[in-house]
Amino acid sequence: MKRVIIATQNKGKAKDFETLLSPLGYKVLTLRDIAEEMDVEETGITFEENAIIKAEAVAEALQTTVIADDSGLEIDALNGEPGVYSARYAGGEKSDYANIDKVLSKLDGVLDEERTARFRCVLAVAAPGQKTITFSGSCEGHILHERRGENGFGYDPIFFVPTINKSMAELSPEEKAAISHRGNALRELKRAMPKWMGDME
Ligand SMILES: O=c1nc[nH]c2c1ncn2[C@H]1C[C@H](O)[C@@H](COP(=O)(O)OP(=O)(O)OP(=O)(O)O)O1
Ligand SMILES: [Mg+2]
Repeated sequence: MKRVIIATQNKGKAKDFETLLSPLGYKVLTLRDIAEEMDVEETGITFEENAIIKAEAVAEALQTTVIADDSGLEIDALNGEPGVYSARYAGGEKSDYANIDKVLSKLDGVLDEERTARFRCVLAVAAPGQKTITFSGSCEGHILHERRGENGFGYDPIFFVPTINKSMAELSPEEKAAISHRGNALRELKRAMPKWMGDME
């Protein structure tokens, strides 16, 4: 089986990549499988910078090709917050639960039509001694007033997808893969690298 290394510690992302890549015959390996101690500091101020930082550090350490994902939620009424700070928005240890609570309280009193938001994802492909390349994807929606659905991870329970009329956490893994920022970025990657991901939908 073909293998692809995703330079992430995030279990939710890993599942998303498995849904996207296993139908194409790829086994997904993450840092949790092969280099659990690696935690790269995200010092960039854009998704692109952070994706490149993570991909290059891990490609160098493992001396092989890897894909890194930097992603997050941009909320218009909060001037694009939490953005690149999505993972640690509430401060302290990373907590999806606390992050959602912070978003909901900051949006308290903000009307439905002003709760527009999008998920963004930048993927960086790095290989030792080669120029790193990036691909991006987004997914438009708005922020609900309370959590809805049990699937997914991160901000999925409060992100409403108008085209499907469900929250991201109410979608099956396959439904999410078909419309998500991560799916869209990976489809861009496939278009640019058809040999590597030749049979990807
Ligand atoms: O599909 C998604 N559904 C819901 N939430 C999402 C999604 N995609 C990103 N997010 C949120 C989660 C986290 O708060 C942040 C990513 O932060 P980000 O630094 O890229 O990932 P991370 O630190 O969890 O793992 P890692 O850096 O090891 O890949 O955006
Ligand atoms: Mg991170």
